[in-house]
Amino acid sequence: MTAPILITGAGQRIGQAFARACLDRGQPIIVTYRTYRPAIDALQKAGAECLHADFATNEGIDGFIDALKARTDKLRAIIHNASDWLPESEDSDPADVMNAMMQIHVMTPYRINLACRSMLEQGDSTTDIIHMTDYVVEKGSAKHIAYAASKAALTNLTLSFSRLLAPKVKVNAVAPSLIMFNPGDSEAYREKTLKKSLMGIEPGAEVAVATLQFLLDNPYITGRTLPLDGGRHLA
Ligand SMILES: NC(=O)C1=CN([C@@H]2O[C@H](COP(=O)(O)OP(=O)(O)OC[C@H]3O[C@@H](n4cnc5c(N)ncnc54)[C@H](OP(=O)(O)O)[C@@H]3O)[C@@H](O)[C@H]2O)C=CC1
Ligand SMILES: Nc1nc2c(c(=O)[nH]1)N=C([C@H](O)[C@@H](O)CO)CN2
Repeated sequence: MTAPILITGAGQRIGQAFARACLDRGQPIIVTYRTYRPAIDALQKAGAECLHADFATNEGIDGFIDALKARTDKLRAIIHNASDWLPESEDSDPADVMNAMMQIHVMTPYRINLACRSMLEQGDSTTDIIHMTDYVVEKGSAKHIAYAASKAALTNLTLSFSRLLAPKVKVNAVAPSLIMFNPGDSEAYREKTLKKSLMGIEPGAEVAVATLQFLLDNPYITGRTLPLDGGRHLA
């Protein structure tokens, strides 16, 4: 029986797209969601194990870990996809923003990776951890300061866990820039954002799905961040 891949935050967008791609390939998955949507039922019907989890508190993380351990004792991979893209704003306390960003992008992967180490070390073949970071790690962000800092910390976790878990477990990151807009994004924002990369397109989740699968299939990449940014660094 193939060990499952754990995908966090698979209720929508990139996480959901990768979950569907795994199921289409016959790869067992366990997914987390925070907000119930009909898409969760659809994933369940297609064979996914769907676990509710809110990683905003350490109790929420640890409760999820207990629920995961009750379902499996081995994992093929962990995809840390769950994320909030919180900006700084007049009506939010910067401390709350920083704490929330560090909780979801750093504390959550940190605690889950340590708790699930033995699940990844079962069996004979190499396994994977993949962190979803962000292009802004390279450049910073004037409007998402805490978010960018937390993704930079997640990038460093990639290095440390790669050292800790090699050679049994490969640990890598994918650093996207624009992959898909959000429904509320204005035309002006969309136009401005598309101009920020050389490719000038909104590629859609499939490019992230292909990159994740590439890392899972490659036996020799670890401790690396794959940029997925349409040449934004040269625009
Ligand atoms: N989309 C893009 O263009 C880009 C994406 N990325 C990164 O790629 C990854 C996927 O992006 P995208 O699909 O847009 O992500 P989303 O913004 O759709 O977030 C993914 C999921 O994270 C879950 N989540 C957020 N906070 C929590 C929490 N406290 N506990 C549990 N789950 C939580 C949400 O769950 P729910 O909906 O169930 O509440 C959400 O569905 C993210 O890490 C993102 O930072 C980076 C650059 C660009
Ligand atoms: N959790 C999320 N992180 C990010 C998102 C998102 O929708 N959810 N979106 C972006 C933008 O697409 C940005 O890359 C381009 O403006 C960044 N992170």
